[in-house]
Amino acid sequence: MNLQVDHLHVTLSGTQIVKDISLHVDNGRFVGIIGPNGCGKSTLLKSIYKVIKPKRGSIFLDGRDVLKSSPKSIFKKMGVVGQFNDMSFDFTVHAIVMMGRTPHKHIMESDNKEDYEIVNAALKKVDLLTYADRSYLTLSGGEKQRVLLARAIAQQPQFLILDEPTNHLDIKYQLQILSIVKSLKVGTLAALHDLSLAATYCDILYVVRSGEIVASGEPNKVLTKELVKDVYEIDCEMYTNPVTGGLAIAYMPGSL
Ligand SMILES: Nc1ncnc2c1ncn2[C@@H]1O[C@H](COP(=O)(O)OP(=O)(O)OP(=O)(O)O)[C@@H](O)[C@H]1O
Repeated sequence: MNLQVDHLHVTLSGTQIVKDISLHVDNGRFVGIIGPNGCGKSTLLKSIYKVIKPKRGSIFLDGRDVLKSSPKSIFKKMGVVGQFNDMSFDFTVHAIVMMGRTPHKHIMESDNKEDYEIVNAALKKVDLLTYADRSYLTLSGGEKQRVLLARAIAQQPQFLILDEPTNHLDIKYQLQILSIVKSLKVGTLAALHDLSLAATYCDILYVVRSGEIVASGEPNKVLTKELVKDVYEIDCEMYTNPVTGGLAIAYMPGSL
């Protein structure tokens, strides 16, 4: 599935947060949104997954008008892992992942054998099968994050939105989560903070500053030391990692 966002404007409490953003995600591509704290990444993603109503603009998922479609019809196709996932009520890990099946079911339809198999496969994928009966609220931040990815996987989405999916995760699980997402081979739009991970995993990057896109394209073309200085106000050097052959970044904290 592809996503097309055109001329999106979002205003919150009288302040324009997202300013005329247009972007595109092709089917099967992993597209990253990077930019400093408070630049509007989450607000942009929340408008795409229908939590915030944009003031102007359009959002189409495979030709379907997201703004005019019911949440259920969109969430049959779109999985979301949001940034803040605290819950007031406690559920087991299994019950939370089972919630991923909801958009595919009728009201009052009970969970069937296939749902159980899908949920178990999703838990296995994120290494949490043995956590099925644990209470969600007792999990660590990283474990919660992996449960929520499992819920999105159980949804069997054809498009994924991730808001800082590697938050709370140690390096093993940062790499694991991004590799799992990549292996799903569905269109993905993800806000990311770690520029090296973004360079490694993303096919295309959009760079946001103060609610506007200031650069976009393949990571090795977009991520330059001039851009990092301009957007993040820090000096760095870009080089080719001699082990992986990928783009690597050395930050110069002395420049602050
Ligand atoms: N309901 C609101 N009313 C007013 N301003 C808001 C509201 N929600 C968010 N903002 C502001 O909008 C701006 C963008 O916030 P957003 O969470 O989209 O940024 P972000 O790029 O995701 O940041 P971070 O990297 O820190 O998660 C921030 O300055 C934030 O304070």
